[in-house]
Amino acid sequence: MNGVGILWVDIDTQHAAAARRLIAARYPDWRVVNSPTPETAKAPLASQAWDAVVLCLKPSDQELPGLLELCAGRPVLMCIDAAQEALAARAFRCGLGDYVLRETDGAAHLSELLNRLVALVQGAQGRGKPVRMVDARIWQEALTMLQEQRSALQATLASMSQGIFKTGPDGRITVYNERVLELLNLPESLMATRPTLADLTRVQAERGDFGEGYSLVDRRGHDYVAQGAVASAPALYWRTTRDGRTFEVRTTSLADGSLVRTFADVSDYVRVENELRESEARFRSLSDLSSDWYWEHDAEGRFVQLAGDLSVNGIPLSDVMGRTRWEIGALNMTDADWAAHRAVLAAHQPFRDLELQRRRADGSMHWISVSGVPVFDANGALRGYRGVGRDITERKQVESQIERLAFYDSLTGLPNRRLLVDRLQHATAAVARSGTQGALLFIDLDNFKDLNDTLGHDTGDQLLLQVAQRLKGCVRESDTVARFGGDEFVVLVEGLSADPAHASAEAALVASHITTTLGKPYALGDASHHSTPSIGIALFGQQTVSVDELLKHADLAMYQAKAAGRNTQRFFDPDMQAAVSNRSALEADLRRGLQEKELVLYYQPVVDGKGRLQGAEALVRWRHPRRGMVSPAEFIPLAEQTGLILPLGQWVLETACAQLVAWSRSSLTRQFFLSVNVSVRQFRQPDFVEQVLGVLDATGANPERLKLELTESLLMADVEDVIARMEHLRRYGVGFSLDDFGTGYSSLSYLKRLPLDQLKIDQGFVRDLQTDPNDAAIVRTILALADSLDLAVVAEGVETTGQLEFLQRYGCKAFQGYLFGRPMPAEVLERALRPAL
Ligand SMILES: Nc1nc2c(ncn2[C@@H]2O[C@H](COP(=O)(O)O[C@H]3[C@@H](O)[C@H](n4cnc5c(=O)[nH]c(N)nc54)O[C@@H]3COP(=O)(O)O)[C@@H](O)[C@H]2O)c(=O)[nH]1
Repeated sequence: MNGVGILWVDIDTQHAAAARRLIAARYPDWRVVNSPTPETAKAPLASQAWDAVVLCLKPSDQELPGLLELCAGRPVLMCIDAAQEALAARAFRCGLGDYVLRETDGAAHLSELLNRLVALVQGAQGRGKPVRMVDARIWQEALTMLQEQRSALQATLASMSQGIFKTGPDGRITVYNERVLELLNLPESLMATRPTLADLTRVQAERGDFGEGYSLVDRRGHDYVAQGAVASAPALYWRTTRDGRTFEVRTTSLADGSLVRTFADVSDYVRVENELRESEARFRSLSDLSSDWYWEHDAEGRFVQLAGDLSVNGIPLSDVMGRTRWEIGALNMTDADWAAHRAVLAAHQPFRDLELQRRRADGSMHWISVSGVPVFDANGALRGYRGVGRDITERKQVESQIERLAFYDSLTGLPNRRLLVDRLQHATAAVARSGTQGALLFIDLDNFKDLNDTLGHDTGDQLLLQVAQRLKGCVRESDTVARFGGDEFVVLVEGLSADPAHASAEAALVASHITTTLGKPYALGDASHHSTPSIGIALFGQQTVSVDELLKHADLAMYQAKAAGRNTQRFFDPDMQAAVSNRSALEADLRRGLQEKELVLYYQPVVDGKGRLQGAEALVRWRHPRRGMVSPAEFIPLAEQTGLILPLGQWVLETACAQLVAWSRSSLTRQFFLSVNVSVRQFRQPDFVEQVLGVLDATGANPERLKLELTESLLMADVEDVIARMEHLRRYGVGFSLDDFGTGYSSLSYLKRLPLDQLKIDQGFVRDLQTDPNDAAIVRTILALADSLDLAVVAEGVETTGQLEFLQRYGCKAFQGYLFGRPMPAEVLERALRPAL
């Protein structure tokens, strides 16, 4: 290549001189003209032919087109800084010339520059690769495109959340974004030096970015980083910064030996993943430890996932997966229940504590409780449900046990008061709606207390159990039989006729059936027992009566049945209410009267056939401050029901004994006996014997002058105990008289064994003995019986001489009645007797 002319435009005179020296050494015949600036180059360019122009300048993007225009289509070789490479390389690769990168220090690149210059000149001269001459217009277009692409690239890089850099084939970083500087905490100045990956790694290692022993780089990237990033990079590794952030480092190697590396801050992802892992671990350990299980079903309700302890279910997994809950079924769920549950699912609502009862494969029953929440996908569409299940069999058993205890009587298993009240509330509402009527039957067993007290609670319980069974058999399945406690039962009958009269008849029929059924003998152990019920009936229908009132009405009616002689039934009527109100007022009044010492004892004479006084019966009276003298017929039954008979009886006994002592002081009255009435309740007191003996002891009364009058009802139960007590007192001289004889139930075999002194013929037989042959026959029989048993007889209620003569004719020797004297105060009795004596 001879006579080649080169125009060398170079602002750096030393660089230009070095180039000249190199060219002179290799191509001594080349003509090289230096021009320090584009301005000074204009003249030689315009006036001379040049084989090539070398531009060693740092033109701005805007200056370049003008500069190339100046070259006027001559081959151009640019020697440029690396920072301008992107611009120049793009343009020159379009065939517009060539370029070399200039070393920042030194002139090592000049040799390469000269090689390329030779190639360029040869190409231009037709020897070698053809070189298109630089055309300013094409250059401008390329430049514009290049600038647009560069702007787009810069915008893209700037907007990336990832950090990115790219190396050239020489391993130096040529492209990077702000984000990578931020993530790796690298200064811009470092990047300006076009560092290699090894340079960057060294800087970071020196700062301790990779941790002790590169511990902050995961095993995939560990060796690569530890060896200074000189080997080929793994495609992916993670590293952690000292402040705890995690980067995902991805490297893509390109064909020309360059590579692209991205840095993504995955700290949030790692944190969430860790939390998720921890939460899953927690969930796993909880579900492993607990008896609960986890489930998922799809949008159609088909089970797709089950985990945890499913053993309690007792249903094989294969029977569950792919099926819906309602296909599996539950014993406690009706079609309506399932429809309600499916409506909740269709509305995408959460549900809690859906309780299902199922039968296990082994036949045992179990309960589960299920709760669930809907699961949606990113678009808000239902993916299905997930939730937990729990075995609640034990809880259900406890609940039903509690319910049994709370609502059922533990002895008979019948509903108790609480449950009856609840059912009664429903019943009153139901009859009001339907226009029908209902009835409440309050049932009390007659003399149950006596049985209980005498034969013991176990026997009492046996009777109650049998009564409960019989009652259930007396009513329909839909009616309710409840036990109210003690010997009280209540039957609730619904669906009676709308017509009150008809409804009453229906209720009466039920009551009669109950009376008959309960009146049949009971087998209690070896013995046969007889019991009767007293039944109070209250009807309910359209009138608004509260449940409490209804119960009170039936209770009152039951008391009426008792008062009417027991073993019978009574309907409630409003007059009863008034009677009861009076009764409770009387009770309070009597309690007060006892305290205020308003009670007094009267004495009714008992005489022999010649009218001579033998003794008297003590009869209590109540000297009421407002009502005057109140008859015991009015308050004794009340005192018996309320228990007031106990203090009252004690007072009577004490007063009577005191009277005996008083009479003992006079020869006129010393031989008198005194009869004292003793109620069943009083006699049944466990310490009755001790009480009597205590009073005798305290007063000093002669026991042989004291006669205790007992009634036949005492003999209905535990006669052995009665006999024992009587014999005990008799050993002290106390006498016994059987009052109202003939009116009750007296077994002759017992009568024979009782340590009695006398029988008292009830005044009911005496009253009509002259007109009623039956009564006359009874009186005669009693007298004959007493004679055969060697018992004395006192006839009560003798009002006429006719009665007296009849009684005397058949052997009666003692008499009591208005014919001889009414009950009177002791002093009146004594005064009245004095003239006769
Ligand atoms: N447990 C106790 N009971 C007692 C006591 N005091 C009385 N009573 C009982 O009260 C009932 C009524 O007694 P009362 O009104 O005193 O009537 C007695 C007599 O007054 C009456 N009587 C006597 N003679 C005649 C007569 O000729 N005609 C007539 N119409 N009535 C007459 O009979 C009653 C005596 O009854 P009884 O006791 O059965 O002998 C009564 O049941 C009393 O028992 C007490 O302290 N404790």
